[in-house]
Amino acid sequence: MTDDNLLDRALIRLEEAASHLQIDQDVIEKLKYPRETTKTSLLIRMDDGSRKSFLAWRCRYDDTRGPTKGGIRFHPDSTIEEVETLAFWMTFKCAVMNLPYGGGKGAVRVDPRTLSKSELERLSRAYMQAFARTVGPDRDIPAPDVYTNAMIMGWMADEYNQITGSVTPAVITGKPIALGGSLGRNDATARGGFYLVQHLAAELGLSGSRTVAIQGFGNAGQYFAELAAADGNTVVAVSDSAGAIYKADGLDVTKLIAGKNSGKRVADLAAELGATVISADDLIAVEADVLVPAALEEMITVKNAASIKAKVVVELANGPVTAEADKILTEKGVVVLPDILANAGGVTVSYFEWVQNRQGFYWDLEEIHARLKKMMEREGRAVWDIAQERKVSVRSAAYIHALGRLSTAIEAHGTQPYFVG
Ligand SMILES: NC(=O)c1ccc[n+]([C@@H]2O[C@H](COP(=O)([O-])OP(=O)(O)OC[C@H]3O[C@@H](n4cnc5c(N)ncnc54)[C@H](O)[C@@H]3O)[C@@H](O)[C@H]2O)c1
Repeated sequence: MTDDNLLDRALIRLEEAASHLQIDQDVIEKLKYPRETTKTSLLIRMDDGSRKSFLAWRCRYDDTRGPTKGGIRFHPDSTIEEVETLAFWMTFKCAVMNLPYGGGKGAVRVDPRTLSKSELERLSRAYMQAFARTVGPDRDIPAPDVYTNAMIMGWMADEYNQITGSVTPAVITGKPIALGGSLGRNDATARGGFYLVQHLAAELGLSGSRTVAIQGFGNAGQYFAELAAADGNTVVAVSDSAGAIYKADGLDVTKLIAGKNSGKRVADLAAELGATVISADDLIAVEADVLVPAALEEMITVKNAASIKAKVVVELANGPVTAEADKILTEKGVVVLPDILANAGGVTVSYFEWVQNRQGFYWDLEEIHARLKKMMEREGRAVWDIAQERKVSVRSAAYIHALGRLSTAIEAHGTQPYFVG
């Protein structure tokens, strides 16, 4: 995460997709750089009266297809490169799903676990004060990401409303239901990935009950475990930042989630669940049909990709597999359902939230699930078909699918910069 070349490495995927399409070089040039990234320092009062500052960013990577959309991450290792790379991925994710959005992302370099609740609220409000002119329901729409949640989105929405003297719920998504949040947002990322796997199960050789290993047991990982177990699959291994546990005949997911929610780490639950403690690194090498990276970027690299035994990798995390590791997995015949498709359920339900906020009419959970399923299946099928027709990986197909939409939109904007330049 701290490597300066994360964006350069992400752009390899853009160049690769472009090589399959007849695209104007200007389009590629435009997509290689963010439209704008704002950096600031948030100075907040700590509970003991001292003052402390935290670096913060907001990137609007590309807004050709609509207002920029992307989460805000609170993490001690966040960097500008990470923010811009995540915003680049959001640009492609929104295009894959045909959402009327461009891509954005934000972050604060902070370990939120070291802050009290009131310090966290002051920091969240300070973020919105700093970026109130960057965001907006028709400009840039944030959402939660790693170590941010509905409560933080609620504080930020409230701050925006105070600054603008309006009530504008559509400025931010992933809000508490009481403030205009959507039903079904909590598990949307996992559910979208789950619908995708179900839809392509036959093509992926996954008919019948499957075994699943999940790296990262936070929001995305826990909900995926729950959905997979409820569907008759066996969750054999899970990990968090402190370690991993394995049980060949399946972990009790309900107990696991309850234990995690009580503040324990997964390794602390091994005895209670009759599981074996393994190292976090060993999780990706366990015997399982499906491996679900749901932690952070670049966890599967040249160093460990060869050890993967799963048939299918479902990228709920953003960028968990490096380009070099991708090649190894392709050679091994492992199918990777890529992040910009597999974890797009989150931004899709965020889009539903924004639509509901703007129309002032709210859908029930059934309608949210039905709409999400339809969109995951429609775009998942389109991507799968491109992969088969062009004999490329599913990741390349997803980029080709997105880049086709982006280039059509960029070209449709015309050549205005040529005249003003
Ligand atoms: N939540 C969403 O709606 C959403 C949407 C799209 C993509 N994502 C992506 O999914 C990933 C996870 O997001 P989340 O919202 O679930 O975050 P989260 O903070 O709820 O969970 C992250 C989990 O990863 C674990 N982790 C950290 N380092 C690890 C390591 N080295 N090994 C194993 N586990 C490790 C943490 O302990 C935590 O359990 C991120 O890449 C995020 O960008 C999330």
